[in-house]
Amino acid sequence: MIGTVLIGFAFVALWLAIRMARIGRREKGIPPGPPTLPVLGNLHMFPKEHAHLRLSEWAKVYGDIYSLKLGPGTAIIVSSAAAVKNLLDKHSGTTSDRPASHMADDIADGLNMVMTRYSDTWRALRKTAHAILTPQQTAKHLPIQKAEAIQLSYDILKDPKGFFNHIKRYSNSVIVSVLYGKRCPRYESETTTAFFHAMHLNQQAMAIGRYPPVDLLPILNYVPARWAPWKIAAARINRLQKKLYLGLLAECEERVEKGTETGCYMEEVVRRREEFGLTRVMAGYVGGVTMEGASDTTSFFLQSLILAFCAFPEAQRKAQEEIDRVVGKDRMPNLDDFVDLPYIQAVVKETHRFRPVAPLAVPHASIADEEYGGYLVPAGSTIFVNLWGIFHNEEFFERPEVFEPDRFIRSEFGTKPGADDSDFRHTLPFGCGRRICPGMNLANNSLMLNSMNLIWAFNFSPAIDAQTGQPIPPDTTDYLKGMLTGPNPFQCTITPRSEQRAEQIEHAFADAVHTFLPFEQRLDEADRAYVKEQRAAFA
Ligand code: HEM
Repeated sequence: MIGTVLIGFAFVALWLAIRMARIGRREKGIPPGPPTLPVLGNLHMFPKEHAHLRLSEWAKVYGDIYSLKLGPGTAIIVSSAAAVKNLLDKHSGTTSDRPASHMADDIADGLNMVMTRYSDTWRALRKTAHAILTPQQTAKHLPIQKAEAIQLSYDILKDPKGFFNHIKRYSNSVIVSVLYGKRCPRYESETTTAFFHAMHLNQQAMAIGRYPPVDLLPILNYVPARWAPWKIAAARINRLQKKLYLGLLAECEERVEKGTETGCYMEEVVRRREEFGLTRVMAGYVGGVTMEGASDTTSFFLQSLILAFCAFPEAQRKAQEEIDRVVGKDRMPNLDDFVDLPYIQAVVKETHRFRPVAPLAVPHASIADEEYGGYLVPAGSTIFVNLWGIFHNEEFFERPEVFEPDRFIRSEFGTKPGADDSDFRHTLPFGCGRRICPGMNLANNSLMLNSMNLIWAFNFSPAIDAQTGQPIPPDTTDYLKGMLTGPNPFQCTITPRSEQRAEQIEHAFADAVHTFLPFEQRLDEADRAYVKEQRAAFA
């Protein structure tokens, strides 16, 4: 009897050992990739920081589609426009899921549209975002976007050293204004501070390696909250987000009820909440997550543009020459000018290429087996869209580490002669398939308006070392860690291009007051005092 039990145990142990040994091993038919270790697969080598750089190095070895085994799971890395088109755009019905993220779900009750699985909840959130972010709806908000862009130039004129935070304020105030009908006139405004605080904690909590990998070891979910620091962090961020997002929603609800609407996006969401199939908390998160999606992205782009101008003065010179020729010095640029500024259009495209804000987009996941390039992409794979690898591939882009807008003058997608660019599209920096960025119309208006204003108004050059008197060479590789990335704060010399241009910015800012006023009805005391003092200067 004992012998039979022992033999039984031996068989079970052997079976378990065989199963364990298979974990981490690359299955037959899936794309190639770096050698694996038992159980871990490639987990031990997955980069914790700036993952796009290492993933792009591996793309040179293993091709435009390769795999990494992350324990029992599979990650597929897609590094060509052709693979994005064929796997993610054309088959978006099966490749638009997101990988499971317990942390994201705990933080936002599973209601963060960016991270939500491909589900009815996501569909309801996404449908709402689509309805409010159409080109027509977005056009309605141009006046406040334009006025905020003028304030950005004004803020930089008055305080060039603080340009980094002025840009952050701009991007946050635009989205808070269009969503909630209330602006943030200074970086220290309560909404801006509360928002960036919660966002910063969120980014920290989501960083790879910060907390134990609950998604790989779901058993960790059973650890009681008092011994699980990740649960404590998630609960704290959840409280902060709800306070902010539902508080801002409540202001819109009140206006809708009293008939004192401002015409902002979230008032429409309040009115049509049932039609969109949203609970009140879902409506709060539509607004909050749209604010998250809009704030860092826009500011990272503009900060990268300034850094590129410091490092590549020839591009700046050509852009200034063009805007002087087309717009002249007697007025600030308008959105309508953009179509007549091919070099500045190329500057915007080159900034997206040179330093994509989301170098790996946001990871997708597959819900059914797919096939690409003769390889199997198994259901349940995480799919990394390697935008960095696509835009820095030397087979397509000459000297990819050089900021050279002219490449987009020479060819539509900036690719080198002979390269087949038939699978490229200009919206690639905004992702793909059904998950493509729903905010790109609003984003594009911000990028166009501010690129033109900054080029028209200022000279950007490297900061001068106070001790040596020499320029400090800009470091175009010193970037933040994270899914979204922009330059770490850097010093830069910013001067107005002429006294006349400085005066025009002041006049434009004074004129913008009429556009600002409807968005300043609910400012708190401190913001009111700030605005009053700021305007006293030109009263
Ligand atoms: C420079 C500006 C921007 C860039 C480069 C950018 C880029 C991206 C990328 C790459 C994605 C992931 C797409 C994918 O998974 O394939 C994304 C998603 C998203 N973006 Fe943007 N974005 C920008 C601005 C904005 C703005 C202004 C908003 C809001 C008004 C916004 C809201 C969102 C949302 C809500 C998602 C999640 C969509 C979903 O998962 O269904 N983004 N964005």
